[in-house]
Amino acid sequence: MATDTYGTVLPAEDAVRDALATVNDPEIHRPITDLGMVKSVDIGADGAVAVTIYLTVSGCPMRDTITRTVTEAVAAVAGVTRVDVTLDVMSDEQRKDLAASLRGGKAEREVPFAQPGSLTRVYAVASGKGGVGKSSVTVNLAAAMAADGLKVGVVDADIYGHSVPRMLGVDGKPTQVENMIMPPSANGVKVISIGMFTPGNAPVVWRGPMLHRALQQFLADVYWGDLDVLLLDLPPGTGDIAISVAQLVPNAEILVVTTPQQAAAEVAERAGSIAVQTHQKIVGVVENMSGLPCPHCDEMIDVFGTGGGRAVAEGLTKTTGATVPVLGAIPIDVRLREGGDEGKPVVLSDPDSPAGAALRGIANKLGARQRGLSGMSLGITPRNKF
Ligand SMILES: Nc1ncnc2c1ncn2[C@@H]1O[C@H](COP(=O)(O)OP(=O)(O)OP(=O)(O)O)[C@@H](O)[C@H]1O
Repeated sequence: MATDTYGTVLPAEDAVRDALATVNDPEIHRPITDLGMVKSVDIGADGAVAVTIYLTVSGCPMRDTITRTVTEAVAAVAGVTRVDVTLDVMSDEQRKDLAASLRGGKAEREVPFAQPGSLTRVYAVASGKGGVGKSSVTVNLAAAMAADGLKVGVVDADIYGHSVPRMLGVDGKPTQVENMIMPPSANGVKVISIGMFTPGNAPVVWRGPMLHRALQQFLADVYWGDLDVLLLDLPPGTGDIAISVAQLVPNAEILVVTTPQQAAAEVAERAGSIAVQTHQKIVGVVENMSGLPCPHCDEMIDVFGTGGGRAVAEGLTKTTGATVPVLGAIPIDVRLREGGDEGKPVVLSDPDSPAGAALRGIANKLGARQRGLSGMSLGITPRNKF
């Protein structure tokens, strides 16, 4: 053990590096030591430690977080009297190396979730009409699954109403390492949204090919890491994006959101039945805004009628020939709306409220399903016993 002339224990460089290995990059979620972000470690005779960290890009929005977490980790090492963190920026060469290692040596432009070995379950959340609560359902399912310990990502592909970042409390912008996009995260959910790439609140007026390209980028160029579940919030209706999803991630399963209203249910069924043409599986139907509990007597007031979820599930079962279940019904709940406005999903802020409990129940069903081994070749050939 190194000591100074007065016999005081000096911090060991190995111990400082071990401490640095506990610091994750806040966007990539991997140790900074694995990412080549530690440029140097110098230990002074007085126990002061100077650490220089490479940021992936200059002006990195995470610079303060990185400085703080590095300081805290190193300060906890025995013998450290002071920590000085200096920030540097990676060279183009270093960034290229990092992007290549994150891609795991794979070629660019591959959608990892569409690869035969992918274990990520992909759910495309669709609705017929707008405003039925598709985004609210998406963010709450994502937050509930993340709270259950799953690794979850959300692609907000709802070009007209990209509200996912606000509803999840994500206010960061994605940073870019070479041509890899680092998704910001909140409440344990990684998020990428079309709204993050448009100035201010400008409407997105992209059409087919542009949208396809954007979605492909979101799926292939974003560093998602190893996800258990990826949720795609689609725009309402049966538009181009649904076709693009089918082409880019054919194994994505469709989750249909409807209200109990018959008119809404008919449109939702139409949106769901696109799965027949694209040969995708419909995982189930979620009925949202299923009655309002009377604040005085708890009796249910059927604001939007009843039976929409069941009607859609039965209709889709008939059209697809496969059983499509109703996965749950979520009542109207002011707390759900407030949670969305405040960036705190109701499954976290009020998990036992009727809406919170219903959403957690659905998340449980979707999260508990086996990681996507179905349809995968196990690479073994059955042999006769003898
Ligand atoms: N169960 C519910 N109880 C109370 N408010 C709800 C409920 N579900 C959704 N809302 C509210 O209804 C509004 C519309 O919901 P949301 O944005 O999730 O719908 P959407 O189907 O994604 O809409 P679009 O696709 O048009 O963007 C939001 O203000 C949301 O907070």
